[in-house]
Amino acid sequence: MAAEILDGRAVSAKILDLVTKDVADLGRKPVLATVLVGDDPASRTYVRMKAGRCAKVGMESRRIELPGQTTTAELVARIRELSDDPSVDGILLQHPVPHQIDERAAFEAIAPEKDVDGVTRTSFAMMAFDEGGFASATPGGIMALLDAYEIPLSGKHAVVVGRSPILGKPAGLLLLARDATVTYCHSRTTDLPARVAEADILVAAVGRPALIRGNWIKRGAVVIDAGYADNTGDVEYEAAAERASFITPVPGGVGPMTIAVLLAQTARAARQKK
Ligand SMILES: Nc1nc(=O)c2c([nH]1)NC[C@@H]1CN(c3ccc(C(=O)N[C@@H](CCC(=O)O)C(=O)O)cc3)C=[N+]21
Repeated sequence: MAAEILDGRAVSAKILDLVTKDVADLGRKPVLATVLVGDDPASRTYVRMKAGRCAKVGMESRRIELPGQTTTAELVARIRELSDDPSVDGILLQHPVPHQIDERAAFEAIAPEKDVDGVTRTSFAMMAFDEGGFASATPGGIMALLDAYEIPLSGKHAVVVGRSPILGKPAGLLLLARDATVTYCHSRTTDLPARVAEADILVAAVGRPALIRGNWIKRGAVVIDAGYADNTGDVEYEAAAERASFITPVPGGVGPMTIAVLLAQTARAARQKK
């Protein structure tokens, strides 16, 4: 039995077609400001990809690049300027930021109505209380991908490996909101293989290539791999695909969905501002 592929490239392309129409209807170009601190090559690549995808759907991206030695105060001030700038619709601060910066403080400088990447505590709380708001981009992309394949979630045991504030933790809450029974695993979890083996739906969100072995996966499970370290997933793909019913490839799975959600939410921010 080989798993069916959850094709994030195809699903994201459909979403971006709809976004392109939305943008055309709006009659002006939404503006997404991307903020990159330091010169990590992988982060630079992701920001460049996001900017490229903006152009494709008729949006403008404004790339702000700050030196690696930037202080929290300087970054917060720059993000506040963008929050106050009426020509900016959405703001993305690329994670991670250099260690001297208080990333949470920097995220909180994003005006909630421009938080199209869903990283502020306002967005988190709205998500947790089912009040709409902007989803954290990667968890939002995961849910959109599950829904595109009409994968049932209610009553299923979802196991989320990873508890970071913009990925694992919100992913679990979104699954909970859809009536999944959710288990979080993390660095202090004992017997990770046993927890993974209980998953009907597995979300891997750690950033450690091949941490999750294929033979841990329950037969018929749905495997969502949100790992992207070195462009490699957290799940040992080939072996997992032999047991899973559905699986996301890396690349071509969660990554493109993340960008699609970011741009869809930027279009929505622009529409709501009008
Ligand atoms: N504030 C913030 N929000 C983010 O959403 C965010 C972030 N920081 N920091 C970094 C991670 C990573 N991330 C990816 C997005 C797209 C791909 C993606 O599309 N990857 C392609 C392959 C990339 C390639 O071809 O080089 C794919 O999976 O098919 C990957 C990773 C967003 N992130």
